[in-house]
Formats: sequence, C-alpha cells, structure tokens
Amino acid sequence: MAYDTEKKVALDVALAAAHLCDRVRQEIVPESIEKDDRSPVTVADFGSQAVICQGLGVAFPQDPIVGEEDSADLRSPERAPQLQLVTRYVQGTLPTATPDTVVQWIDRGNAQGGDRFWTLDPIDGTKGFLRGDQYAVALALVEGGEVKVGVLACPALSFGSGEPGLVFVAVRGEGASWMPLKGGDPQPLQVVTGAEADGFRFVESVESGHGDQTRQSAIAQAVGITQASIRMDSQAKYAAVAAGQAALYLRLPSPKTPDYREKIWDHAAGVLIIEEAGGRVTDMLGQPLDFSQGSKLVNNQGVVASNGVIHETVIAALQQG
Ligand SMILES: Nc1ncnc2c1ncn2[C@@H]1O[C@H](COP(=O)(O)O)[C@@H](OP(=O)(O)O)[C@H]1O
Ligand SMILES: [Mg+2]
Ligand SMILES: [Mg+2]
Ligand SMILES: [Mg+2]
Repeated sequence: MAYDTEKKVALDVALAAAHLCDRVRQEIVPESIEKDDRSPVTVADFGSQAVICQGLGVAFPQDPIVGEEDSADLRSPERAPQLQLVTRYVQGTLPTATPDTVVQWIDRGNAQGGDRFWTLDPIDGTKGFLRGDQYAVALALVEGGEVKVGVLACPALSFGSGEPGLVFVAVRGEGASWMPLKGGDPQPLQVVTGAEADGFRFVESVESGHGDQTRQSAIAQAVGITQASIRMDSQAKYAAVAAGQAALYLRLPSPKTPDYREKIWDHAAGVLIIEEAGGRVTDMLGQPLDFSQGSKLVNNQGVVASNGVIHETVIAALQQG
C-alpha cells in the first residue's frame, strides 16, 4: 500500500514523543518558557521535537521537516538547566542523547518546505498541556501541496469511559483509524452522518484568543446546532469530528488578531484525518487549505471542519454575516 513505510515510521516516532510528553506531565510540573511571540514552550515540546526529528532523520534523511520549535531559546547559557532536563527526557527514548545532539535534532525541524516535506507540531495545545487538559503530537507528510499521511497522538483523550491515550492515523485514499496509545487493533473512523442538526455538537478552542467564540456560536446556531460547544485544546478537535463525537469544528479569526494566518502544523494532520473519515475541511470562504506556501496558510483565513453533510450550509451562513 502507498506510504506504508511513512505511516509506520510516523506512528512510531509520534508514539515515542507522546510517551515522553506524558512522562513529563506525570513526573514534574512543567514550567513554560516564553517565546519571542510571548507564547509558551516547555521541555516536553522540545523533547518531543527532538525525538521525532531524530527518527525521521534516520528513516528519511532527504526529507525536510517544518517544525514549530527551534533550539534558539535553549542554547543560551542561562537555559542550560532546561536543556539538561530535555536531554534527560530524550535519553528515555534515545539513551545516547547529549545536549549537543538534542539541539541538532530539534533544529532539523527548521526547514522551509519543498515538494515533499514533513510538518511537525511537537505539542499542539501547549496551553492545554500546561493546564492538564488536551494536547496532541501532530505529524504530517505533505507532497505536492497535499497532505498524504497524518498522525495525531492524544495522550489525554478518551472516548466515553475508555482509558485516556488515543492515536489517530490517516493515509490519503486509504481511510482513517484510531487505536489506544498502548497498542491494540486499529478501528475505522467515520464522521457522524444524517441531517438531524439539532443532535449535533460543535467543537472550538478553549482559548478565546485563538478564535471568535461569539461568532462561532452564532454560526453554529444558524445551521441548527442547538447544543453548547465542546471546548477542547489542540487538534484533538479534529479527532472529535473524525470520530463522530462532533459534527463541526469552527476556528474563525479572533477579533484581537484579525490578520493572523494559521500555521500548517496546527492543521495538516487533522485535516487528512477528517477527510479520510468522510468529512470536509476548508477555510471560512469554502476554499481548500493551501499547504504549499511555507509554514503558514497564507492563502486562507479561518478553518471550518465538518462531517461534510452540513459544510455548504455552514459556508453559506458565514457569507451571510
Ligand atoms: N491568534 C491566534 N489565532 C489562532 N490560533 C492561534 C493564535 N495564536 C496562537 N495560535 C495557535 O493555536 C494553537 C493551539 O490551538 P488551540 O487553541 O485549538 O488549542 C497554538 O499551537 P501550539 O499550542 O502548538 O503553540 C498556536 O499555534
Ligand atoms: Mg506553540
Ligand atoms: Mg500548535
Ligand atoms: Mg506546538
């Protein structure tokens, strides 16, 4: 089957990284370092990126990686204790790791893109990770501007009363599935179908600054969704739609940052998982997300991810105001 090796390697490295993040959260209260854009990053974000870039580097030495983090904030002498801590956690997976190899692995993720590249969010939802809520390790392969393989590892997510820790994977044209992070048989993913919108739920970010919650509620109501939103950090929202737990994920530009452009690693894996589960993802104008323009979705604003059935109705409601 197509992309068999890529799928296997992506799953292996994402699982190793998810395990690292989970260990950090169980063992310490991770402190956050503030990046230049004032957003937080933790030892787990750095460790996750190091483990994944190392593994991809061995399996696919020619492939560029467009990752969220870089090691600049870890290299300064006053950050030596944090780099030591990252190295200690990476050694749990890669025993020969040193501070030098760790920063080199992290910086493999500094590529700009190309015809074929990986995009990596070592922890999507760092604010959720810090709060003890949802987060995801997100990895995707993009070829010719199209997402071909997507993996989302969600250590804190569960379905119903099941144990937390789920992983989602999709290969273009071959469907999407989920399994427990601990291992087990893959189960197919399928969006919720039917036209009974009043039974549907919608998902949105916990962070009010990452979207427009007022407008998101208004649009959901306009398309007949009467129930309150489910607020969740990270691309776990894409997983919720792919698994049929919600019919819609709305991410409309925040009035505080109207010119914000979404980052490719915040969406690539989730988009493919929803599409392969039978759903649809576009921007707020109904255009496909364009992953061929470097690290940002410069040609898109807002994201609408749905079960497909209600998609056109949502886009129409957005055009009306
Ligand atoms: N003004 C903004 N509008 C939309 N997304 C934003 C934003 N500022 C930051 N983000 C992104 O929102 C992501 C988290 O999404 P969510 O709110 O759905 O959990 C962050 O990913 P990281 O946590 O990987 O940095 C970050 O890239
Ligand atoms: Mg971040
Ligand atoms: Mg992110
Ligand atoms: Mg991140």
